[in-house]
Amino acid sequence: MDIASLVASSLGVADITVRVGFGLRQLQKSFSEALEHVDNIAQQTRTIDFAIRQICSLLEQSRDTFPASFELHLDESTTAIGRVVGQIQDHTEAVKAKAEKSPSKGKILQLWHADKVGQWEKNLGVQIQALLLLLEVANLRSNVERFSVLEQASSKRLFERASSFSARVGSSSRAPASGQSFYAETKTFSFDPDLLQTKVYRRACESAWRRDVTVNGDEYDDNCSSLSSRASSSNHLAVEPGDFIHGSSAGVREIPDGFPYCAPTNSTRLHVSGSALQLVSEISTTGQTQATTMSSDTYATQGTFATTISSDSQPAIAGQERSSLKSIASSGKSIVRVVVDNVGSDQVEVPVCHVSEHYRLVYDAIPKTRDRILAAGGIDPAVYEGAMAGCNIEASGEAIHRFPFTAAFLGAALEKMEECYYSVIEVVAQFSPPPSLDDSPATSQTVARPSTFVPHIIVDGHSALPFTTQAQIGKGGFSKVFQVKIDPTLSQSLLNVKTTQLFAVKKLRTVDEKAFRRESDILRQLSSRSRHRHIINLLATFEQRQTSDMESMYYLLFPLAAGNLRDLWNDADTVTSKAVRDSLCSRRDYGQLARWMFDQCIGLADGLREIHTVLNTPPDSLALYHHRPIREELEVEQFGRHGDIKPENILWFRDDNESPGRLVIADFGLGRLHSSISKGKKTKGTRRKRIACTPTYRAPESEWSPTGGGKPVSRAYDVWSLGCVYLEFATWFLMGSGAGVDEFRRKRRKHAADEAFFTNRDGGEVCLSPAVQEQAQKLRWEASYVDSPTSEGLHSFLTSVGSCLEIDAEKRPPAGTLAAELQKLV
Ligand SMILES: Nc1ncnc2c1ncn2[C@@H]1O[C@H](COP(=O)(O)OP(=O)(O)OP(=O)(O)O)[C@@H](O)[C@H]1O
Repeated sequence: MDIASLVASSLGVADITVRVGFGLRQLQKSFSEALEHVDNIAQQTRTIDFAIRQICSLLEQSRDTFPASFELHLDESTTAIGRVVGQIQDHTEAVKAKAEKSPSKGKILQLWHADKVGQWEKNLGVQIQALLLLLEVANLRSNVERFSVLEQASSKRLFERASSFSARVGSSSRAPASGQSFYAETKTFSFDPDLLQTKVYRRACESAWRRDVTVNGDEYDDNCSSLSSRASSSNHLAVEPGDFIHGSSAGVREIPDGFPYCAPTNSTRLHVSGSALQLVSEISTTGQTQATTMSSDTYATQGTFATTISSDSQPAIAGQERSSLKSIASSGKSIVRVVVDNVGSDQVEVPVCHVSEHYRLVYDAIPKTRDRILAAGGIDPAVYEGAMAGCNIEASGEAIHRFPFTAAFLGAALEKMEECYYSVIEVVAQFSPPPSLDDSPATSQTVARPSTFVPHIIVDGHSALPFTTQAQIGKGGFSKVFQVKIDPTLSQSLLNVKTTQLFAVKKLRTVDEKAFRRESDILRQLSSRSRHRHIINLLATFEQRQTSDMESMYYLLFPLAAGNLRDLWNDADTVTSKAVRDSLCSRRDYGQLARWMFDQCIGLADGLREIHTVLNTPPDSLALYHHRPIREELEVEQFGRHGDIKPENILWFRDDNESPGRLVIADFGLGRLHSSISKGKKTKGTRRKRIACTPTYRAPESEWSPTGGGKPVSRAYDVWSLGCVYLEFATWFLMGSGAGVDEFRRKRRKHAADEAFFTNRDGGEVCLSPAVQEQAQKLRWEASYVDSPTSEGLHSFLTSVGSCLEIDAEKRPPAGTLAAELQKLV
């Protein structure tokens, strides 16, 4: 790679952007996506820093021979720089495109980003210079000559600047021991107050803080001297009871949230007393010293703390797997950084580098580590009620495999470290308050859940998916559904289900990530609230990266249903259990079956209410899950909706053999972003043009409005579709499948080719299909032959169905009102 051209292209980026730097922190929230971009870039630069460190330390270690890995590291750095430059360019382009889309915010956005990009370029420039110097050094004939250049004051200054840059953007590498390399001699903390808001920068600050404390602590502050000796011994936490750690920073005025990313004041101390951690910030104003103390309680519930655990022991390697791990370790990529973003619910994917094939090894010990983290934070693991939220395991700033974090992960990573596969594990843990049960909207259909974890598992093209397919059980326009058995590791450690259990996997036909997110996001959002008995439960998602291109195949894992509502209507005779067959097929006990039908209809309406009340704002967990949230799409509408309610998308679960089972709303493929889809755009990767929804159950406003033209899909649209399903349900109940449901469909076809429940009069006006009016009358007549009180219940039910099938969308009841109305039936 031609460094000079990289420098040139990096400077070229500078010209594109206008640089005006001023405080726009209040816009921080709305621009969080952009920050993610910056964070991604920051991740890359750690590779450069790592390589430079390695080179320096290799040169120190072998003064007489030219280390073979020198060139490798140089290559790595060069590639990383190229990647960063590319990312900055992509980033700038993306910002420009966004600014064009939203002219009002655009200018500010562009300026703000220009400022950020400017900072990156400046820092990157230093890295490039450092690397150029190293390239020069590499070309010298002997190490004696090389050292004469490296020892020059100007070289040292350059590396010091690169080093301070590394403190700004973070490093996952272990710093060489004090005195081993000038590169490690960072003595002060200096934090950029603006950048301090970004996740990676905060981590970086924390990392820098920790490095100084653990490696150069004795040079830094008298009180730290005891630390440095302890920190270098294996598996030792950086801080111990009685320790004081001092940091200083100029020009930062306020205390940001989340220790230890603090150090905004002239002096910040971490005091460890007994088993409690205490942050003391001293703010010096007009000669007076003001002390702000964060108590260990605050710390335990909201704070963050960090530990560095390092192992210098030699590995005891056995077996092929271990030796392959060892070779990973010796390849210079053995440093793994473990970041626990939250000790909350088991929530977020875990990126792992270079350990993808070994994830089983790393699965089992999470509780141990969780306890260890909690104990280090002065919290009794036995009484702490918060769950673990997230974890990243990274090596060299790169992530090729992601795992959902369960406590097992961290623990096993620690074990690996003890076996010396990883030489350093840095742990940053943040504690969230234990979940309050009062927060969850408890309805009869929801159950409180301590954990809302929906893992997203990425496997590369070479690796097998963690399930074995048994048979195809369903097919939709956009997917195939298979019955599967899942890998025992996954079922035990991750999903907490029986290994013998069967599941359904929905394989999307599309490779479009947005289509995947459209379906999984709304399900994740629903999961993060409460688990509804009548909404499908997403257990996990899988992404299989193709080796040939950048695309992925997507899979969604669900509990296995007995069939869908249409199957239930058609195939009730095939149901094996006598009790179910009696109630479903011969319909001898109308009262019992009617009660079941009403219960299910109430549940479905309540499920729809739940979907409709999901705000289109991703929870924090989603923000963590997605590196790049699809903001444009999230702005489309404020509330969630389904968009394709029909019998095929209502699944039938037989919870036990005695009851007819439970109906559950599924298939959120058209959920939430429906209005953008209904414009009929062909999205990348889809094989056929997506239609708005199944035509039969579509609401009249989809093709008509008083002002002409189709209205966007609203929540009332779903209520119409549900009304159609209810009417068919009542038809099946009173008249059976063939003579009832099928006949009703044939009659609708006479008025609308797509068997819709509405039709167009000659004048073009939309009205209820005459077949529907006739069917409603017929059902009332049939219902009057049923024993009381079922008969009255059925009449009331048909009245509620009528309210759903109002042509005017505004007259239809909201799903919650409908559920409450139906509740009166039972
Ligand atoms: N969890 C499950 N258990 C059993 N069968 C299922 C499950 N999920 C889906 N199916 C079956 O697969 C069929 C297709 O699934 P789904 O409707 O989710 O796919 P789709 O491609 O989104 O379909 P559509 O064309 O309606 O958009 C369902 O009608 C159902 O019969």
